[in-house]
Amino acid sequence: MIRTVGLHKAFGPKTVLAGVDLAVGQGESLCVIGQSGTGKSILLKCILGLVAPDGGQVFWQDRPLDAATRPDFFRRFGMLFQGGALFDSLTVWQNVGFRLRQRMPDARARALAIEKLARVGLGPETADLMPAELSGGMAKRVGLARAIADDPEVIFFDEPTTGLDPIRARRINDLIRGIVTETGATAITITHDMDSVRAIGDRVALLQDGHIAWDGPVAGMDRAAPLAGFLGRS
Ligand SMILES: Nc1ncnc2c1ncn2[C@@H]1O[C@H](COP(=O)(O)OP(=O)(O)OP(=O)(O)O)[C@@H](O)[C@H]1O
Repeated sequence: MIRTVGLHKAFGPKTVLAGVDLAVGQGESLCVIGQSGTGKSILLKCILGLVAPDGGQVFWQDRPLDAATRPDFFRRFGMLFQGGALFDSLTVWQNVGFRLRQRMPDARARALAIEKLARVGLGPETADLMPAELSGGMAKRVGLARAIADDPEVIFFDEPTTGLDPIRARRINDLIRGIVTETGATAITITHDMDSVRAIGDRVALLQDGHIAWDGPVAGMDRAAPLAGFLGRS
């Protein structure tokens, strides 16, 4: 469904992506892991068109993602940003219903936003709170509700458990897995957190030295030699 072919990106003399070939199928949940600074965020930004690669191409449903196809893609994707990235001046329901409000009356957008808030375990009393009034875990849930508000076909999760304690992180991982399974959405998760990989992923890809150094099922990652260093084994 989404495929990168030979993605290349350098900043001055520093090559970050040196030919990244990666594919995620319809309804599949792929986690991309890698040490800090290996280029996971740059890869995500190249897929989203926020950073222009120096070479290579991104395909969505076998069509190149470019200026002509990206608007359609943008209507069909959702994203949970690292840290939530809620709009401070909007209430919780306005954040969740941000896209919905562009094409429906507020009353309907609010009702749908409250449905999505319920899906992530937040009651209607949270709808009129401001982001500053939320705990870190609640903000993450609101970000998740916003990511799924428009019933996306593809969802990107950028470091979904960053800043959460282990119990809250586990709840968010379980919530994400449940949502991905029940919606049948294609999911791409960028993470350092191997608990997230085990909970969320069907497949895992290791980004290292600008390439995908290993790519395989999550169930097989403990036996994969290239992952040994990353998993902290000798
Ligand atoms: N605009 C930029 N100009 C120069 N270098 C950049 C720029 N953006 C990213 N880089 C460099 O590209 C490399 C990859 O960055 P990236 O943020 O993708 O890493 P990451 O794997 O997501 O790291 P982390 O897990 O710490 O978020 C880093 O060395 C970073 O310094």
